[in-house]
Amino acid sequence: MGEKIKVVVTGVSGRMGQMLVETIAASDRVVLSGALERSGHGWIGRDLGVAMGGAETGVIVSDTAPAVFAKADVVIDFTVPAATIAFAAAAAKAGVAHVIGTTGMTEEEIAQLEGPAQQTVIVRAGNMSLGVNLLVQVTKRVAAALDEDYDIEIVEAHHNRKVDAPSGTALMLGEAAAEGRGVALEDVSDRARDGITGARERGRIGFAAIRGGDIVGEHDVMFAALGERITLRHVASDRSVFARGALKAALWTQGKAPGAYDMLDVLGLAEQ
Ligand SMILES: NC(=O)C1=CN([C@@H]2O[C@H](COP(=O)(O)OP(=O)(O)OC[C@H]3O[C@@H](n4cnc5c(N)ncnc54)[C@H](OP(=O)(O)O)[C@@H]3O)[C@@H](O)[C@H]2O)C=CC1
Ligand SMILES: O=C(O)C1=N[C@H](C(=O)O)C[C@H](O)C1
Repeated sequence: MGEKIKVVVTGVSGRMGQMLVETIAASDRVVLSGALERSGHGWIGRDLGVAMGGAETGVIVSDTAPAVFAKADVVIDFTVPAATIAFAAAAAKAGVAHVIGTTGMTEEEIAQLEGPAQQTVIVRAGNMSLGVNLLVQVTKRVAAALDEDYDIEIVEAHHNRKVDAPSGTALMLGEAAAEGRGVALEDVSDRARDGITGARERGRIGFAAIRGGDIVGEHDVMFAALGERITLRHVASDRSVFARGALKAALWTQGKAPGAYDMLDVLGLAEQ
């Protein structure tokens, strides 16, 4: 067994941050070398294990990315768009790979990752699970096989703390459906319906978002026509599926050339 890959987790007190810490602790291929939270957070300066309610780990939670990145091989980042952009610049400067799970980024924010991706490896995906990434490929193929007699609707459900809609996964599935149909998603997407909307327009791709309780993440892609309906569904029942995917991505980055990649690259599902 070679040396362990040194991983930093950002947003370490968050739902995904804590799940990542547990997943890293259970792995014999990676080690947690640093943990970041936003300035002013109550965990800054504390031992991470103790802050999480367990035993000491020797990792002190910090708000200073450059110093923490300097001692790492890869950063795993599930935070908020503004923080992710700042982390991308710092990771590129430090020469460490950056695995991004953060969703809700605008096109302008995504464009700000292009510079850092010229200097380091960036893997970004709205969903790190194998199942969803397979569903992306299947959605593209089904959309390519069916014509516009089949109305495409994407329905997602998440917990009541989620701040962005549609989910990153729903947008990935929408992009795949649009690509399968040979259209640009931005030209055909219907993201809000309220009041007298008029009848559904042929060829549109609709999105609907449900928020409630502790739902981890559920996505349906519906192809509805006269007399029949196909529904492709993914249900995540445990956040560990995203953390394991992120760890797989972190390991995959090692030795790769700088560039912008996604989970299809990591999982070997990208079409040539
Ligand atoms: N790609 C995927 O597979 C998945 C993606 N996600 C996405 O990951 C993101 C996080 O989700 P989740 O863990 O549920 O959200 P949480 O709100 O639980 O966690 C986000 C964490 O980031 C922290 N944070 C905010 N700003 C900074 C900063 N500048 N520096 C360091 N930390 C910061 C927050 O701190 P504070 O709360 O104090 O502000 C919080 O602890 C979301 O965009 C979500 O959609 C989630 C699951 C899977
Ligand atoms: O915020 C979440 O929780 C999740 N976010 C991702 C998304 O926006 O699709 C992935 C997963 O569904 C959980």
